[in-house]
Formats: sequence, structure tokens, C-alpha cells
Amino acid sequence: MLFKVEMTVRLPATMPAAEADALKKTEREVAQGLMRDGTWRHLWRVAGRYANVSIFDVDSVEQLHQLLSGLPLFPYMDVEVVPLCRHPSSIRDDDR
Ligand SMILES: O=C(O)C[C@H]1C=CC(=O)O1
Repeated sequence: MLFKVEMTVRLPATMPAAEADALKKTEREVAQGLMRDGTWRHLWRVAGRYANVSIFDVDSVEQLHQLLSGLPLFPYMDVEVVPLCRHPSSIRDDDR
């Protein structure tokens, strides 16, 4: 099942830089692990914002929720999830 997920990160201005850097480093490691195993298919920066648009390939909504809520930056994110299905006009065979 494919989902478009938009994550907007809002770290508190009062968070010490070292704590923010550590969270971002751990987040990157988790994200790259999920990208390597194919679960986090795409990760794009939204230009001009501390936000991303991602495509996840998961087995269930529960798996997606578990994954998103386990991200190190999750407590500081606004997350919007949109379910996707194949477009009948698509000529790609990697979008199902
Ligand atoms: O930077 C972000 O958009 C937040 C988050 C998503 C992946 C990652 O490494 O950090």
C-alpha cells in the first residue's frame, strides 16, 4: 500500500542545538534504513520549508502509523497522510 506523507518539522526554538543535531542524526539513520529496505520509497524536501514529502510502501495503515510514530522527530512533526492507488493512465510499472 502506498501513502504520500507530508511531514512538517517544528523543533522548539528553546531546544539546545546539540539535542536538535542528535535528533536529526538519528532520524537520518532511521530514514536511510527504511529507504534501503524499500519501505520509504521517496523523500523530497519541500522547497523553502522544514518539511518533506515522502512516499511509503507498507503492508497496512497500522504499520505506517507504527513507523511514523517511532520516528525520532515525530513529537515535533505535523504529519499529513494521503492514501494512493494506481492511476489508470500511468505507464509506469513500479507504482503499484
Ligand atoms: O528533514 C526532514 O524532513 C525530517 C526527517 C525526514 C527524514 C529525515 O532525515 O529527517
